[in-house]
Amino acid sequence: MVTSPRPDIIYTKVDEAPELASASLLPIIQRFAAAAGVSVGTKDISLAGRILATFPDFLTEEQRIPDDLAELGELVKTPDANVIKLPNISASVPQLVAAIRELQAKGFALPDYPESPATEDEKKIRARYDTIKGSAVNPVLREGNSDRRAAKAVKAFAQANPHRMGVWSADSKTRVASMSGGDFRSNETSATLDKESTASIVLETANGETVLKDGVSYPAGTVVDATFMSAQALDAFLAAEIEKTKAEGVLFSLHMKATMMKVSDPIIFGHAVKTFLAPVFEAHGEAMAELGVNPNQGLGALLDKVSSNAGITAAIEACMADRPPMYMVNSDKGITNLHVPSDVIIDASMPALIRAGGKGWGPDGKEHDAVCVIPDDSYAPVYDEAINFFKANGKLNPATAGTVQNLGLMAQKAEEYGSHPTTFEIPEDGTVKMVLEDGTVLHEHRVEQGDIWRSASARKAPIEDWVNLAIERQKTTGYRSIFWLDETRAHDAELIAYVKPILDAKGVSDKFEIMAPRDATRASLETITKGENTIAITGNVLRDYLTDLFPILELATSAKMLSIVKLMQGGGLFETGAGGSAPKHVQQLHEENHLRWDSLGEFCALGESLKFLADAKDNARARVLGEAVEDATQGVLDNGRSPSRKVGEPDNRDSHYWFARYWAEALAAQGDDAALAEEFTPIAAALAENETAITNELAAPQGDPADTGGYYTADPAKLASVMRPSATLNEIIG
Ligand SMILES: NC(=O)C1=CN([C@@H]2O[C@H](COP(=O)(O)OP(=O)(O)OC[C@H]3O[C@@H](n4cnc5c(N)ncnc54)[C@H](OP(=O)(O)O)[C@@H]3O)[C@@H](O)[C@H]2O)C=CC1
Ligand SMILES: O=C(O)CCC(=O)C(=O)O
Ligand SMILES: [Mg+2]
Repeated sequence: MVTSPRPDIIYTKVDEAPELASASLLPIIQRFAAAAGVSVGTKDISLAGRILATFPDFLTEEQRIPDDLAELGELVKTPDANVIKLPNISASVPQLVAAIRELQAKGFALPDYPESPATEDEKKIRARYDTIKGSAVNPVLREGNSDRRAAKAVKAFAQANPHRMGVWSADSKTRVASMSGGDFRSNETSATLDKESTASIVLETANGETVLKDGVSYPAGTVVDATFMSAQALDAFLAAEIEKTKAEGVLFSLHMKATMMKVSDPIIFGHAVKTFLAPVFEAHGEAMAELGVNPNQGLGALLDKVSSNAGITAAIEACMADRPPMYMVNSDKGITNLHVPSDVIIDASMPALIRAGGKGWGPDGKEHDAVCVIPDDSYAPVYDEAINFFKANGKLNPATAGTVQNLGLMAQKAEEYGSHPTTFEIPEDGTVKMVLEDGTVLHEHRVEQGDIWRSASARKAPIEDWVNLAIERQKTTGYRSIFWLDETRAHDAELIAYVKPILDAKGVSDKFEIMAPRDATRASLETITKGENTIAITGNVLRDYLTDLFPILELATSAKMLSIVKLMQGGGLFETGAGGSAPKHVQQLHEENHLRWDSLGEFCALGESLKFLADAKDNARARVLGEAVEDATQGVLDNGRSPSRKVGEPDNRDSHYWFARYWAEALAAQGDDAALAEEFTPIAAALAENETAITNELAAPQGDPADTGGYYTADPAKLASVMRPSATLNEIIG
């Protein structure tokens, strides 16, 4: 067998809008890179690809595909990694089930997703599917800490062309509601291990001891936390907030991260569904269970399951009529906040609401104030404080606002985002103990049935790397630098015990502040309001939340962010933007053949990846290509070539034409590499001469429905015909 050498750069195959965009952009990238002898290959980390790679035994020989994620997971632990990572779906159960159905309909004999596995076989299949569920890709690839910021050109562009911001009024009724006790924040205990150890997690009850998890192992210096959310406290809180929301006459909304927190958050979401429909569950609970209802999968799946039972559907209608109106995902289609656990994802949803002046869409298709329920109080204060700030000071002005950069502790499954293997819904009242190999009981909690107990950890090497990255960034920029750590929270206190000595040892303690998330939010908003800049040095969850929140306020979207993961073994992972895969954009393309996805994140990542290749492999031509990418990106911004949101106006494909043109022009104009200049001079000329033909050909198909041959997996020929409709451009690109 001949194995081809690994490509210089790996570009990931993903899902939804970014994958549609890749069908148009990647051929351009591959053509331009090839001219400089740089190879760009692909690896499939899409949801559909992950499913097929996990079930080879159900597929024919021809249908089988390799496990690209496993391969990439190894690659990122080597200095050779140079990966451009686009956003991919982190699937909730309804999305996973839909993807399986689509693949089955295409002739892949995959097993159904066993919703309530009974036999051993079903349990095994369920366990295999569960490895694909939720955020199954990012934690595998993120072997480094996170550096997210707006490139200078991008920030300057946003200041010169400020986007529309919703108006905040001082009497807005919008507010954040979170628990005042019984939540993860208040039950947390934390300890730093002085030596390496394995640990087991056991539940002791009146009926004996159950091992929940055995053999977890931690290197010396790991910060290990444990905590739980009380189910009773959660239900009481949700019931009270539903009543209060109704009295306040605003929308009820719930903001969770059911994708990355794939074990805990769907359960919390299920509590909200059950509490919202409490009278229905009281009257018809047994019948609903018999119909296979699982509230954790949302109201959408619930309504499907009970659709044939008129008694239950009538009870649901009556109950909903008596509840506060719900914040809607799609009011035209009647899709509520509680329909699908992954429709409303806190990092994107809260900033969108804050940017809109505290407004969400109601069932009447109009904007209203909303109560934003975020049960756990660990990070809710960030949004609460932001809302208070804008109520008091009015909306942010993107024309004059400074920027908040982020350095996030992320490597090696840091903190809550790595906690799903050690998260449990407690089956019976008792005591959970986390016991080290020498018998030490590290953590101990009294729990009740239904409580959600979890342990999270952060390792020493990533923590030290993160503090050092912060020191470097502060030195390079001189910006106000804040560690978002709360000395009164157990986990944060352990981190502070790492941070302070390192800052002291390096003699830079006076350059850094340490503040609890609420205070840091206020300080950061005050700083950027003055037009100054700040660095938010945060844990993993706030990395995620803040790199949507501030970009959405400053730049209108997090899609334009530079998002670099400095892999701890020396490689580079270049994420594109800080947002997701924009399902709404796919819907628009399918309905009216307009793709509003902005590939600026891809452009920025490509430039960084080429420059990294130049440095790592001493590849001068890669540097020329990378510098030309920066010129091209600047060209797209300066000349307003980003996609429009509206059908009939230039879209994603048009912006790629301009990117290719500016890239070719920059390569033709540069003097560092004569051969490249010579090769790209005629290409640049052809792209310019044929501008009218190309832009007309790109615009022509807009308005009619587009068929890409599938949602989770496209038909390559159909996809190419939709995304590359200009024969003239295709001919020039070759
Ligand atoms: N790195 C990753 O792999 C990530 C993956 N995800 C996954 O993405 C999916 C959707 O997540 P969701 O929370 O809805 O967030 P998204 O970021 O996908 O969408 C929120 C909104 O942001 C805007 N947006 C995002 N990216 C772009 C872009 N490139 N160009 C223009 N607008 C953009 C769109 O606004 P508008 O509709 O107004 O145009 C979009 O509807 C989920 O499956 C989630 O798990 C989420 C975050 C990161
Ligand atoms: O992995 C995911 O599910 C989402 C990741 C995310 O939101 C982020 O990194 O900003
Ligand atoms: Mg995010």
